[in-house]
Amino acid sequence: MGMLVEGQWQDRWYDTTRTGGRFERQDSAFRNWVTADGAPGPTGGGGFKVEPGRYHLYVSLACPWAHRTLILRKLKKLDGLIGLSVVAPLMAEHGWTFTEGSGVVPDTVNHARYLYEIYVKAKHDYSGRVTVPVLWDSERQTIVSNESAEIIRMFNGAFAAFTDVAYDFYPAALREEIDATNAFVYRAINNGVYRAGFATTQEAYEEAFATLFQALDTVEERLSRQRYLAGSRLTEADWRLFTTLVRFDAVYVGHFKCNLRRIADYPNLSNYLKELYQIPGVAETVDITHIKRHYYGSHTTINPTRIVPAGPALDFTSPHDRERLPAVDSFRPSSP
Ligand SMILES: N[C@@H](CCC(=O)N[C@@H](CS)C(=O)NCC(=O)O)C(=O)O
Repeated sequence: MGMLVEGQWQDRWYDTTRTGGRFERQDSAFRNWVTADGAPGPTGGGGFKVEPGRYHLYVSLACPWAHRTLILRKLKKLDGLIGLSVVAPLMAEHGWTFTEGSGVVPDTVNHARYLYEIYVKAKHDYSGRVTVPVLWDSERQTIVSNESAEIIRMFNGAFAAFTDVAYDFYPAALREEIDATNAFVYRAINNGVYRAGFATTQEAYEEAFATLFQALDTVEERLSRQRYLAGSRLTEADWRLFTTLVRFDAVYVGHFKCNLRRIADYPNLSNYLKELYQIPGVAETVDITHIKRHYYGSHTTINPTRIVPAGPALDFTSPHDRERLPAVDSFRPSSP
């Protein structure tokens, strides 16, 4: 675990001394957008036009933020247009690596051993954390974006000319609702589990813990009345919640001490999780082995023995009861 300081790799853990034991996530540094015509997106510079084979995605199967991008790439059928590399689950003294192992897909574009080499290639004096996901532009030899929330929007919208999946996960009519939901889910749940797990004071942990379970209770109640987070239509807000839910009972309950309740104890959340998991293409983006090995093996300040728990038994494939709630514009993956 470490970071780059003016292009040099340094092995160090998150510093929470200046924030009263609170974990604060750093803002992403590369914020450009791939667009249909290469015009600039909402942030960053232009010149990143959609072209098949031009862009490459670096992910960790363990990481919930990277997982969003993997799901959108899969559901929008962009696999053939955007290449993929998968880092090894363990994030240790060199950060993310491409060390061979089951599920690892080597870097065939930059031939890197360590993910930080890609950041240095994009910006020789880069300072900051080296995170996944990364969207790489092979033509300009730089990072387009390392912000998952924006990469999923690009995957949803910019590649329309090259995919037959027209389904819109960010429809104009629901944007306000989706944005509000995302903001709430991000703070209290997606990042909330990290704020609980990486807290270094009792107070910071308890604060994150209380916010997290209050939010899960709120979402549980919402999902008792409606099929999806933004109403009766599946949207990006659901995928953003999904990647935290699918990791919750396997790692956040134990490793991050988010143990008031498991997702399995919430009838609506657990059935909703199963529905999303069972959408064709999704299960193949979920790798519980990478997930468990990454968290329990990489955060040695939390788990010094690096022992990965053998349980719990998880079953996301059993029948769910979500069909009792109405759905509109159901997402159906088109034939391959
Ligand atoms: N804002 C980023 C956050 C990504 C992120 O924090 N990824 C984690 C893995 S789950 C990471 O790579 N951390 C490495 C580090 O902090 O050094 C996004 O959503 O894309």
